[in-house]
Amino acid sequence: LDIDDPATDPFAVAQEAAAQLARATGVARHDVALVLGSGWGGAADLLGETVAEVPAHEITGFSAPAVAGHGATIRSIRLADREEGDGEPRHALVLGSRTHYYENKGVRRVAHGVRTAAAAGARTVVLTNGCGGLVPEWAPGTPVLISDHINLTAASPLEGATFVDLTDLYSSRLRDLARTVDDSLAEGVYVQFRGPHYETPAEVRMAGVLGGHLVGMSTSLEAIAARQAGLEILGLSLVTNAAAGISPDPLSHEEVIEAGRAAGPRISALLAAIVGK
Ligand SMILES: Nc1nc2[nH]c(I)nc2c(=O)[nH]1
Repeated sequence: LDIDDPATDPFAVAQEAAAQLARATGVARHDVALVLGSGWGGAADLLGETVAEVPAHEITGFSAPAVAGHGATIRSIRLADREEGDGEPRHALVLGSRTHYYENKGVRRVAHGVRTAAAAGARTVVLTNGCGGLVPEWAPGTPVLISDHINLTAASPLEGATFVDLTDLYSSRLRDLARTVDDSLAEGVYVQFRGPHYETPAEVRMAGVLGGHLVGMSTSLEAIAARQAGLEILGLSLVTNAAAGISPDPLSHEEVIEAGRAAGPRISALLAAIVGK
C-alpha cells in the first residue's frame, strides 16, 4: 500500500502497519503508544522490558529517519505496572521515529504513527516534544503539560469533510492523573509553527498575544489525527530553550540538546510513573 498515493486509504496503511508490527514484535495488541520527542528518549527504558525493537522504515508508511540513527526504531515494551498473575500485561508501543511536517513528506506521514498505534489497539497516546518556552520561570529542562494547542501550520491531517471536535483534545483526565504523580507540573498552550526555522522574536510575541506558552514544530497535527482515531491524548512538552526574544541570548542547538539530555532522567521517570498509573 502506498501511503503517498491519494487513492490509498491512510487507515488501510495503518492497519497494514499494525499487522506488520504485531508479527514483528509478537505482541498482538498494544494498549498505549508514546511518541518520544527531543529529550524524552530515555523514558522507554524506564517503562518496562523491551520485548522487541523494529527499524521504523521496515514498517509500511514509516519513513527512514530524517536524522540518521536518531530514534529510527519502533519498540514494544511490556509495562512493569502489573504484578505477576494480575491478568494480561499491558504493552506500550514506543514510536521513536516521528515525521515532522517541515520535512514536506505530507500530513499523512505525520499522522501515520498515531493511526498505526490506534490500529494496533492503543486507547491512549502520549505525545512528547521539545519546545521553546514563553514563560521566563520555565527554565530549560522544565516539563509542561499541554492543556491545548494553537495550530499555526494552516494544515490538517484530516482529509475531506471530516469535521472532528477538538474539545478537551489534551485529556483533562490524563492531566489530572499526571498531577497525582507530580502536583508541581505546569500547564501551557502549545503553538505549532511550520518550521524548520525557529520563530522570530516578533512571532514569539505574537504567540504570546494569541494565548500560547510553548512554541514547537510538532504535536498538534498528530493530536488531531489521534482524536480522529479515537485515542485519548496526553501531551507533554519539555522546555529546552527560552523562545526567541524571551531571553537576550540567541538560540543555540547545542544548548537545546544539552538541556534535553540533562533533564532526561527526571522527565523519563515522570513519564514512566504516569504511564504506569
Ligand atoms: N518552533 C520551535 N520549535 C522548537 N523546538 C525546540 I527543542 N525549541 C523550539 C523553539 O524555540 N521553537
